[in-house]
Amino acid sequence: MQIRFTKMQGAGNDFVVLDETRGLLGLSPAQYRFLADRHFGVGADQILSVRPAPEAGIDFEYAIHNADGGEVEQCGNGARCFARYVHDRGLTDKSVIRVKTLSGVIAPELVADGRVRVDMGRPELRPAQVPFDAAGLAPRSEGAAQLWPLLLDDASTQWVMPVSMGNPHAVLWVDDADTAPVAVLGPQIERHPRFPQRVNAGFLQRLSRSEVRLRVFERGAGETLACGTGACAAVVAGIRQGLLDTQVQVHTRGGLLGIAWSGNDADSVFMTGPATFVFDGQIEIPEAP
Ligand SMILES: N[C@@H](CCC[C@H](N)C(=O)O)C(=O)O
Repeated sequence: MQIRFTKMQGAGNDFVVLDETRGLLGLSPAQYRFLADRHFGVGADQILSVRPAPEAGIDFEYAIHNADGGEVEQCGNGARCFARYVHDRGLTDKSVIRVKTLSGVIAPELVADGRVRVDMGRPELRPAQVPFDAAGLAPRSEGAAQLWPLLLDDASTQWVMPVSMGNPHAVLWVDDADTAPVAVLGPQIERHPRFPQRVNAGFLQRLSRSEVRLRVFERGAGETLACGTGACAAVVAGIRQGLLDTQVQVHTRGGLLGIAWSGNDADSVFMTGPATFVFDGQIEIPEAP
């Protein structure tokens, strides 16, 4: 089967975008994996499938598949690329776009400086809702937050803060994001049995009350150059611990993301950042196994 696609990136987190507004392609997990493959396919951290609105009051739906083929609930950098795509390709003339994802409705907005601002919804901090299995563990309090001990393969303990932005995150502090052992700890945290749906692992370094550096080992994709929901979760964790202000610049390996949150559970987290077209293409994909 031949399919047309668009390659996009947001702060270096890269996507294959598929237009399914005129009919679903019905791809299998193996076909998503093929598209994401950097040697045999197009290459991407996630595949974004743009679909028609499922109900009134919503403009579109979009599905997110990780490079491993699994469908996931939310993607921050993807939300910005989705909005840029539907607007610039003439699928809508709205500048605030309501879009349904597996975890609910979010509202990206194209702003005057060319970036996209996204109302990412409320963070979820109750461990069981992330989901994180805290049974039998004793948390440590930091500000208004609780950190939980994760026992790793080498018998060391990492203290993490579980946060859901619609998808699960574990945030831990590091002294230096550049030298943090992301490749060693990331896969262990991603598949730690305390996170029954696996987890995105964020390695957060504080530069000041309004500036951090962040690397994320993503569930189903490995380390990416940036993770939008990871940036939201990390800033929420830092604000909750009393270590960050309500507006924070997040330096990732692929670019800068601005995150704002009031610190109040009932309020949305807002993310602002770039969304860029890379190229359009067409590819023959293998039949579904
Ligand atoms: N890159 C994304 C997150 C994509 C999904 C994530 N890997 C998961 O499995 O939850 C972002 O920018 O948020």
